[in-house]
Amino acid sequence: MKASSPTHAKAAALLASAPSVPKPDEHSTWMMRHPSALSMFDEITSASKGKQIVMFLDYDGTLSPIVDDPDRAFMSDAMRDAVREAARYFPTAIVSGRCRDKVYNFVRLAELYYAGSHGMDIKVPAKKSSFRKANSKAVLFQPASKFLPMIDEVYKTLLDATKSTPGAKVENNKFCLSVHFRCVDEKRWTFLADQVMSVLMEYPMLRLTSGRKVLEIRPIIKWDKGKAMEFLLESLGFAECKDVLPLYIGDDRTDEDAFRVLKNRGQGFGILVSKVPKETSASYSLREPTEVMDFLQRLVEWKRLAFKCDLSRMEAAFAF
Ligand SMILES: O=P(O)(O)OC[C@H]1O[C@H](O[C@H]2O[C@H](CO)[C@@H](O)[C@H](O)[C@H]2O)[C@H](O)[C@@H](O)[C@@H]1O
Repeated sequence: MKASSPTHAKAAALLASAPSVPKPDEHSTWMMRHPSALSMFDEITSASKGKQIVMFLDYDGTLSPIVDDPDRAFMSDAMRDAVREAARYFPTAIVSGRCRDKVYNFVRLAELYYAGSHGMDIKVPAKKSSFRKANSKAVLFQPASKFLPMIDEVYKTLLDATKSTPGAKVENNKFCLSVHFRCVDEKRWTFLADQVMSVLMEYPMLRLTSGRKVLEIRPIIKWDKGKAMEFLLESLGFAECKDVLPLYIGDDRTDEDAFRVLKNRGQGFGILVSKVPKETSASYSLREPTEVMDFLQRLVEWKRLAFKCDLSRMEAAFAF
């Protein structure tokens, strides 16, 4: 592929995802527009008065730190405890680009709801948590199932096409694929993206996007993490509900679809996990997964306290 070809230019644009180092004033201006969810904790909890908080959590870069090997992106036990506790008080869903089984194997909490493959593989078990009605049916929603044979074929082709690039890794996420270049020499990034794009030229029903040092291949259907979040809210019985406050925490471009939905609905808050300023539709920010853990722990403490206060008020009322 020639360096001046249109696909080459597109490859370069896709790879230009790394934000440049911000100037100090740029960072503070950004923080004013997207303040820390920890420092705005009281505002967030006041907005939830009389409402059920529903928690949506991305996995990589949100619950687990970014690491070189995608197969070793484990979450800490402390983070697992924080998510488990949060799920006792708030319906909690994991919304990930990963294949649903794989993200479940990392999280290992059966009481949560899972949406894998960027929301294209949603499973809501029959009645797993106290938040669902006793007679709720299990829901399995896979809007891209007809693409499975195509995705498998492209997976094999990409394995072959990228094997000459040291460090490249192709991950099969069932309804979508990831081509990782975190461990590829930067000089070879454009060549790798060109290779991926040449494969995709044969598949107009698939599209290419980029995330954190990863190229993502997925069906062109109009479905994303935002739609998955809305679908989950509906399945959990919160459709058209005014007394619900969805909180979505994520770090990547694909999470922006969910942030945008919340912004347009004027309901709930998007929280972007990032240390550097990024264009985002999220309301708030957190710097890294450890801050996500702090935020979840504070929410649980706040809810426990509120619960205790309600209980003492009821006891006091009965005493008379
Ligand atoms: O929606 P997510 O749960 O955030 O999934 C997005 C992609 O995450 C994974 O890749 C990212 O994390 C890896 C492990 O830390 C890292 O090596 C890689 O560079 C990141 O892009 C996952 O492996 C991908 O399949 C997901 O699409």
